[in-house]
Amino acid sequence: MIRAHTVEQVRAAEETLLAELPEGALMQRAAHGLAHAVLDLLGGGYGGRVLLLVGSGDNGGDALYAGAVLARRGAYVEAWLLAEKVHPGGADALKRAGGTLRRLDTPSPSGSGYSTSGSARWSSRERAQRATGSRPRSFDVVVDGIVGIGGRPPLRADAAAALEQVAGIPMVAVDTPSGVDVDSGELAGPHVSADVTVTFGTHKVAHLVDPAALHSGVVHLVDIGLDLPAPALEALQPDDVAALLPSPDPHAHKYTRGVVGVRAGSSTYPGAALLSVAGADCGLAGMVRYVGDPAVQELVRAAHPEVVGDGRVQAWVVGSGADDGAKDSLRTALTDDLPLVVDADALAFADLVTGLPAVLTPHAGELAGMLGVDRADVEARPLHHVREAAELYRTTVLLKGRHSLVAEPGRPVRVTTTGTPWLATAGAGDVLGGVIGALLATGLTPYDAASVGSWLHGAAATYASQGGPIVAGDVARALPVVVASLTR
Ligand SMILES: NC(=O)C1=CN([C@@H]2O[C@H](COP(=O)(O)OP(=O)(O)OC[C@H]3O[C@@H](n4cnc5c(N)ncnc54)[C@H](O)[C@@H]3O)[C@@H](O)[C@H]2O)[C@@H](O)CC1
Ligand SMILES: [K+]
Repeated sequence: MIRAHTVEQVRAAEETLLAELPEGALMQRAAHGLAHAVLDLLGGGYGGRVLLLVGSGDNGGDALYAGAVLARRGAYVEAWLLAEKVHPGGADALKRAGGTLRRLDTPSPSGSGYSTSGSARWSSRERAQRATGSRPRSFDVVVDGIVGIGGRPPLRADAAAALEQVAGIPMVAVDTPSGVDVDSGELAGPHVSADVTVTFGTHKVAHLVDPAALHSGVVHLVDIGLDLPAPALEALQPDDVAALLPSPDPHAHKYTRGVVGVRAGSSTYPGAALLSVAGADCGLAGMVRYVGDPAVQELVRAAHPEVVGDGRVQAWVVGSGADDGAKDSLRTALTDDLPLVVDADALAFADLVTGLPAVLTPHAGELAGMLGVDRADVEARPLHHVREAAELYRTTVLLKGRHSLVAEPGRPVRVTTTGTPWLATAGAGDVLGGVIGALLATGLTPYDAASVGSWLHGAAATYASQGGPIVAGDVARALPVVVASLTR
């Protein structure tokens, strides 16, 4: 499991550890982890050219100490100091190791060298340009030590101007990409877009939640020995999914394995029925029932001969392509008093499932409609909105997106990190609803069914895609292969 904690949780854990360790030990752990990640990227230190962007806090301290390690390994290391005061121990260490320090908050007469005097009279951009005695493009990697968990967006003008100077050079962020909101994953103005983020102790929310996650690159976690409480966020890994997946016991029969019922599609949208059933019929449940328009039922039977009609089920999937029939389908399904997936057209009636065991599966536009906000606002603040919806409906909400989020009151939000952009294809959501329904029928809780289903759906898309285009049916067909890869 990947876990992410809030800044407050990290600060509390660090405080405990700091009291136990010799002064500076924690920062040394962080800096060595950072330096080794940069060395990996460079393929060794000798001959490498490294630029450090250094802010006023301990994030800058990490960068400076790591820079000292890199300089001792033979790299040319230059630090642009973005504040009048930077971590003194780190600055001394870099100087002693032969690094070059340039101050960006005050102009130096020569425009190069480490200046300690002068007044800031130039624009941020002029200062950044003037300080670049070495041409920024000649660096192999930039280390972003501007701000970490102590930063509050938006970035200050000097930092933003320095970032403009180094655009296009591979970027390693220290702890978090500077300029993102660490606890919400939201953006506010200029920010670092990292290729790699080296973080310490635990993941932070911004590494997993979009839009900030998109700018974190590959996240490398350095263990610094923090003892942490329950996380704010978690992301299932293959082992976690394998442990949660149902597997048939030796005496299983189709009813004991779980029966999932699908009430989806309509004469206007028969495809939604076929794809919801395709997801439900991935083999995880013992049997699939389809209930709907007779003509659509025929199509379903032709495509999936093993699917049967109405009868007892353990979970329902309702809403996709249901058109005008969504409300009736939902009401009828609710009379069975069973867990259910509420998708697409049925989401307009989500208040009917308030406080019941259900999985609501909106995309950003649908969630915006449910909460009475703009779609753009949901996309800019997905974590905030999915949590709000979970509280409002007192049930499980899966907000679909690049990194889908599963929220339930009182539980860590689960983030799905599997998937491929090729999954943004018509009908993919119908397949997802079906898989989650199948998992509910096998007895998983709505929270586990939603997060495991979302993980499998993303993994199946990646497997089917192999880097190329796919359609929703491909995802459904790949599901058994992905399940097999986890269970054998
Ligand atoms: N506390 C610890 O024990 C450890 C901390 N570590 C590092 O320390 C970092 C936290 O250090 P700090 O608490 O000093 O905080 P940061 O270094 O993250 O940032 C605080 C500083 O940034 C400035 N700042 C805030 N918002 C800004 C903005 N929008 N634009 C430009 N500057 C801004 C503030 O004036 C302040 O001086 C972590 O992210 C991590 O990198 C690591 O060394 C591991 C151990
Ligand atoms: K940073």
